[in-house]
Amino acid sequence: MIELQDVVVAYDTRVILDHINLTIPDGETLVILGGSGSGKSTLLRLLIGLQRPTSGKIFVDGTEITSLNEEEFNKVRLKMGMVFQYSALFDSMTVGENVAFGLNQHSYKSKDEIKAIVAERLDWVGLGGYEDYMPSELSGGMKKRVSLARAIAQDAKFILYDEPSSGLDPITSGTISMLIKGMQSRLGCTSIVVTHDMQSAFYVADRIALLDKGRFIEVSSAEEFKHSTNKKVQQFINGKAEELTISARGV
Ligand SMILES: Nc1ncnc2c1ncn2[C@@H]1O[C@H](COP(=O)(O)OP(=O)(O)OP(=O)(O)O)[C@@H](O)[C@H]1O
Repeated sequence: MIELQDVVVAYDTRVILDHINLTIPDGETLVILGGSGSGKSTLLRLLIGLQRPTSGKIFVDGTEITSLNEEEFNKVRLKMGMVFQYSALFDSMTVGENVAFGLNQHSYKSKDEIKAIVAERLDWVGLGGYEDYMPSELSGGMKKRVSLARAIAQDAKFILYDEPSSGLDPITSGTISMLIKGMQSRLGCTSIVVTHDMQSAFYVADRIALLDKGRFIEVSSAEEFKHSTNKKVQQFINGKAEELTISARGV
């Protein structure tokens, strides 16, 4: 379970996340929506420890992570896989080396075991046999799939996706959405998906949360979200997100 308690992120007087409270139960796929600059990526960065909140607490599996040192946090990070917006593959490494990266760094598995895991994970994302390709030889959608294979290489319990369908055509986006859903049922993991893609959001989400002015103005099941009477939710669904202000107080 992930729990955010009264989390604030502020840059000087500019408040990006304004006393956020949220509980994400195990096994849930939560989609986070919000206008550009509303703090979605900031939220993901908090969860993987790339940033600390100005105040508030964050619990991952019962461990309060904001006060951990780097070494302690690395243990928590092993439970997390992140699929970055631009895939963030190492261009000088093969696909196989990219997927194996975390395993080589943090596990005590033999070379043969790692090779078998890499082959299996690539197979799961439909890229079986691509170990020796270089990232430059892959399409954007394939890179995203390699990034997903890397995120799940260590049996992550929590998978965080930062705009997994950005820059992809609708069909490839659909494939990525299917993979997100597939990983959830295969691994029973908890997924947090930041996206602007409403079709994908409704397809993958158990719950959807909408960030506006530094707060969640709606957190509800995908079905309830679709039929919400909140004007801003409907504006967002219908592509009129411009009325959602970019950030919170102090701007
Ligand atoms: N180091 C920083 N210093 C000052 N402001 C920052 C810093 N990092 C982020 N911000 C501000 O925080 C706000 C939230 O940024 P964030 O990247 O989380 O937004 P986002 O919702 O993911 O946006 P997008 O959908 O465009 O990716 C933005 O207004 C950004 O300018």
